[in-house]
Amino acid sequence: MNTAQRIEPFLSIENVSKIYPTRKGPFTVLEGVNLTVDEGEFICVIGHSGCGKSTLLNMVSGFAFPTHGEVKLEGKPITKPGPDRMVVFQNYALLPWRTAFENIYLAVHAVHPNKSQAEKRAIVRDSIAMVGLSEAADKKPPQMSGGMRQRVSIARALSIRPKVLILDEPFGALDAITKEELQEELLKIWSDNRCTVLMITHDIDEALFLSDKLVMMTNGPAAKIGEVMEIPFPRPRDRVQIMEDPEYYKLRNHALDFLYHRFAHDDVG
Ligand SMILES: Nc1ncnc2c1ncn2[C@@H]1O[C@H](COP(=O)(O)OP(=O)(O)OP(=O)(O)O)[C@@H](O)[C@H]1O
Repeated sequence: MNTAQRIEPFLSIENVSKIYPTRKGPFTVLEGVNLTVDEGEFICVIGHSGCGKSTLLNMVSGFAFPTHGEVKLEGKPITKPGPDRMVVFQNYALLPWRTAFENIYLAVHAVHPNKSQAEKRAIVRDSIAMVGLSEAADKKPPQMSGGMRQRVSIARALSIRPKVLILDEPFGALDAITKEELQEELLKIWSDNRCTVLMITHDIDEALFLSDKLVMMTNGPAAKIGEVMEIPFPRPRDRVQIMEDPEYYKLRNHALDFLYHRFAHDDVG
């Protein structure tokens, strides 16, 4: 093959296995995982609890490393966390004694220490406006609702302008209405910014509404990617419209069958 003609995928997970040493001996969480992601794609990852979804995305964020195989971004192996890959967690991970503005400012300052204070403040203001929280910029996390806290976490991640936004079950703790609002906002932010998104969810409807591809993982130990389902609905997406599409139920049933029949878990339905 002519190597000069080979085009590297934007993000690639190549034959990755992860083995944790435990007191009972080596524990293989993931085995032979392969995935390529195009720039700007929105990927959701679904699978039963404990199958290794966070472990997989931690190897993209650079908090964990494969035992075998490689994870590469733009052709370069990921060796550590970096501002090109920002993570949003379910529990927000905000400093409770700092305001929303300050929480985001600290992140911007950590990545751009040489920018002027005025520039950094402008970035923070833009990021807060992006998630519709300008009015609450001076509130501290304990004075905010869960939805507001998650908006701040998303704004903080986006303020760094990452190439890859990694979301680990970001809406899992929110009520249904707030969750739908934040899904809509996330889609808008993604279509305005076009960063690549990798998001763990337990919610098939959320994945069908948001993603271009749904990565379905088999059960652990030694979990792998069982199937990658393309989600073909045109964008911008309208929740009501896609739920009226018969294709929606075909895809939904396929994913449900994967999770609850083909790879049913002992402790779920
Ligand atoms: N540092 C570690 N040492 C040993 N085992 C670990 C370690 N981190 C995770 N595990 C185990 O690896 C498996 C996968 O964990 P992981 O958190 O990646 O799963 P998950 O699919 O994200 O789960 P959930 O949906 O419940 O968040 C679990 O059995 C977990 O106990």
